[in-house]
Amino acid sequence: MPRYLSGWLNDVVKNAFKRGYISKTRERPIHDFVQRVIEVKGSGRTPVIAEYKRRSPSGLNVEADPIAYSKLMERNGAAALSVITENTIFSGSYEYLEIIARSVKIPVLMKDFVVTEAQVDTGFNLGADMVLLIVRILTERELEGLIEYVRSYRMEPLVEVHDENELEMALRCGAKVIGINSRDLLTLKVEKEKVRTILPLIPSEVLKVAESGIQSTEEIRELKRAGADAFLIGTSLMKEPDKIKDFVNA
Ligand SMILES: O=P(O)(O)OC[C@@H](O)[C@@H](O)c1c[nH]c2ccccc12
Repeated sequence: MPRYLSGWLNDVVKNAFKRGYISKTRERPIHDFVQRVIEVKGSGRTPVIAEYKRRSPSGLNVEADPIAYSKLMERNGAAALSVITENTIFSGSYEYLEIIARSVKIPVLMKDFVVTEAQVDTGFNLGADMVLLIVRILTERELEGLIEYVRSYRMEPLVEVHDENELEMALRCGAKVIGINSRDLLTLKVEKEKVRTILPLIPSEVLKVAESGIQSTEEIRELKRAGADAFLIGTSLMKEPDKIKDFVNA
């Protein structure tokens, strides 16, 4: 059973346990995210993971065509796409993951509150190349097991942390791609300082993804200087998709 949770976090995790499993034959090859980041960096651009997110507990409420959004991001050099599949508070869906994965040839991250292997199976079947694993909602044994299970499909987990303790647990469990979420999932407060203090603690061989609250190229440049390799951006791109042109050249 995941760690003790409260409020909306507890609700979405309870819902995750009830999510049905979708058994379909995967239609696309695995796209390697780490390789893609190296490619994007090698071409002198900034690796941006553009997120398709329609609603969020922090107040986002945006309609956008998932295929048009994804193709615009890919066309303008996004390193990858992140698709929220949490279907209650975030109004995400597995259908979005399936149609977006079908529309692009860059890596796709399934962004959800993953607590069961059935969710990983579904992500693989629908075309995900990466699966988000949130340290905050998992015990160490669960995290270790899910990392191994995601890798058994040759997908790579993006292991998300918010503080030093969660970082230590992620490293003990062998995470190779770590997301630092500046937003505290319980309070929803964006604490940008957190990312800057945690980044230097992460070993150089781990790929570092700064997540949440990113709205400008200045912020991207600053996070780059602090050690971030890639940038996961949702709200500001959902509100102004054309910002991707600036962000990839930050
Ligand atoms: O919309 P923002 O502030 O750019 O944040 C994007 C992404 O980091 C955020 O949606 C997120 C980070 N970790 C999550 C876990 C579950 C759901 C959503 C998230």
